Amino acid sequence: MRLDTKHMRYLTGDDWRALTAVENGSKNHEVVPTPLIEKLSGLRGQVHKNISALAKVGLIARLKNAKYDGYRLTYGGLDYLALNTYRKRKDVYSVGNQIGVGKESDIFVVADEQGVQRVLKIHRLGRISFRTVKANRDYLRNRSSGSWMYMSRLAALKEFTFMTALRDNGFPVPVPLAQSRHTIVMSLIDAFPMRQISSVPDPASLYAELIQMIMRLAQYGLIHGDFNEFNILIKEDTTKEIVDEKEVEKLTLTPILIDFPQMVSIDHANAEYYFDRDVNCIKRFFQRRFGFTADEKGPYLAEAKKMVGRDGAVRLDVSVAASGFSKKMAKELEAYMKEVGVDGDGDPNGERGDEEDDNDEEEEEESGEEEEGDEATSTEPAVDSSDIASLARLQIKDQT
Ligand SMILES: Nc1ncnc2c1ncn2[C@@H]1O[C@H](COP(=O)(O)OP(=O)(O)OP(=O)(O)O)[C@@H](O)[C@H]1O
Repeated sequence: MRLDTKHMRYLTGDDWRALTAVENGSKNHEVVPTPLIEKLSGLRGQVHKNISALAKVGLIARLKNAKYDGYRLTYGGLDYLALNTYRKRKDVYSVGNQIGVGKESDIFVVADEQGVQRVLKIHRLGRISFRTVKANRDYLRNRSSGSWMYMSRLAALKEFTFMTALRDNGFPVPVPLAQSRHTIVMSLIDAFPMRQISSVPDPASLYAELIQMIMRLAQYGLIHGDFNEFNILIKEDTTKEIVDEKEVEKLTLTPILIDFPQMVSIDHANAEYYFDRDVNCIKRFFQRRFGFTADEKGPYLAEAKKMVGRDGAVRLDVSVAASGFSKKMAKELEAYMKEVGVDGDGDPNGERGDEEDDNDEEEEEESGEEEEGDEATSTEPAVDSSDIASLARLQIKDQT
């Protein structure tokens, strides 16, 4: 799903109040009754005008088949509320090109008032599941209709909390800048995903660095759970050195971890499965892509467990629970992801959002609910992001 921000500037203060009222009403109501929107917004009779303005541009949708007349927030509406929060806090000033369509997210380049580019990641859980795992529809139906919105919020909160904890402990991750609802804002990394890189000068040292990162995560009580070429960006830096009185350029490659949807505690019941999968993903990729095979077997979970707490490392699996992403939330998110069949990029049966258009329409058709208001369908780039990734030295594979 794309992000069409062009209606933002035409919304009045009262439209925003009505939209916020629908959001608040959906905490307890699957379909928010019109009188409740009126009450929560404090707008009285004239709220109908605001409601139709919002429905017209697809920020809320009318449900005709419900027992009573009412509205639900669309993903577009939730996007606008998050963007409005960022706008007010001055985290985001303009929205630019879409740079990624993940399985469960959309990624955009945005900019702050000074024109500094950042990344906005919008979590959209449920998009794949509705297309591929029909059997799970009942499970989702029985929950409040906001469940994918709620789960997407949890996913954003999880990502922001872990990114903050990892960053604070010196891990190479983007700088987490802001979080609202189902979205986060982070720094833009000028680098390509490892899956787009066809050769590197020294695969052995890059491999060693990645294995070291897996072990360092273990030191802090964590297993990534989805450690692979999609979730690692390779940053290139050149430095000048004097060798034999001549200046030579030295190339350093730094892996940056950008995504951790399945991060689990090293004490997780399936720790071994996740740990081995992380290690094997990297092994397989290095073998296939760079023709590199490590001499050593492993590492194995038993070795990783010995690392926990070494050199005074704090257990981040424990501390994140205290700093916003609770154990209950972790359980809810994990159960949902399992239920809808999401098991990371390493999942051979998994589909990626960039391989096919998403199919939200199909879900709505089959649900038998007729809704008014079109979803957003076009983007309006405000930021020129053509200079995002410019690598001089590495060979880059086609994006296909
Ligand atoms: N901070 C960032 N800086 C630069 N590019 C980024 C950043 N975050 C994400 N990207 C780009 O967007 C793409 C998708 O990002 P990410 O892996 O976070 O999304 P995702 O929905 O979790 O994807 P998937 O689940 O399919 O791996 C990345 O491959 C990368 O090219």
